[in-house]
Amino acid sequence: MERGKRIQHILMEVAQARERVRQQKPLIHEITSPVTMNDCANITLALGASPIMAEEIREVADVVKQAKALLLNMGVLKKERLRAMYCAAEVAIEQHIPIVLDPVGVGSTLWRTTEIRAFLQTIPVSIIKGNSSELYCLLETTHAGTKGVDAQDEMQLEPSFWQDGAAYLHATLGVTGKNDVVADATGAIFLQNGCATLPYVTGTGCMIGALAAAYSSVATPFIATAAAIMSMAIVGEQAVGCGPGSLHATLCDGIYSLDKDSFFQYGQITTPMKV
Ligand SMILES: Nc1ncnc2c1ncn2[C@@H]1O[C@H](COP(=O)(O)OP(=O)(O)OP(=O)(O)O)[C@@H](O)[C@H]1O
Ligand SMILES: Cc1ncsc1CCO
Repeated sequence: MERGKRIQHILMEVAQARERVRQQKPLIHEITSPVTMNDCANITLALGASPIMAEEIREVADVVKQAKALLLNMGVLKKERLRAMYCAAEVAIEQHIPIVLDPVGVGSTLWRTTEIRAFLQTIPVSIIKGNSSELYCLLETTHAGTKGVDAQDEMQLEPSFWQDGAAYLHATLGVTGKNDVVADATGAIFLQNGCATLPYVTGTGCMIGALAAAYSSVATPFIATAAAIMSMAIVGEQAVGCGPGSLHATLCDGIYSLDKDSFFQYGQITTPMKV
């Protein structure tokens, strides 16, 4: 498809996904870190979906059976929660519902890196959403490279690197940072919205994961990932001038008000000349 037409087509599908979430109010099962559990629940509600947070191993299977998508956020990872994630993921696979993985902080310690890599070798996920340091770590062989949970200096990697990475991991990748990228095995796009204050609010990436899970219940993994990143980045851009505290609240208000026209009006997508 010609590049301009492809971008219009993506914007149209993203806009449709936004409408569908409002109409269908899908139930989304989210297992997240305690740092951002409340943020993920609220942003899911603001989008128009319905979150349920459950991580007790004796009930996760029953919760997944009712859900339309599963979010697994590996922040503050611990053994018990990881066991619950395996259990939830196995049921999600049986139920044919999409799994979104947020490998928070992968690369920061050997234990976390080993566990997250092992998880990905066992569980097929639809979407992996992470900052550029986290996703780079999943595609290299050493575990060093991520400091804490935030992206390090912006990585200028070719889109073909992420496209090959998506093929290798058998998932759509949502790579966030100053320049956001969405890639699957067939291609990659750049998303150019955002604001420099977003990294000063913890959990903006985690909330993108929650949005991706909600969108994935009504759209393809590629469109769901693009919709999630664009939603957060457009709303962040419109909140320019806010400090971190007011930005946090404004993001939730912005997602609530975001409608299909916002994507056509403000969405900045580019496609590489050659992937
Ligand atoms: N320097 C920047 N300029 C503009 N937008 C940015 C910048 N850095 C990040 N963003 C935006 O912030 C959002 C979150 O991305 P980021 O990579 O900071 O997530 P994260 O590190 O996973 O967050 P967290 O771990 O706190 O949940 C994205 O929408 C991205 O576009
Ligand atoms: C700060 C922090 N530490 C573990 S998870 C988390 C939230 C951002 O991912």
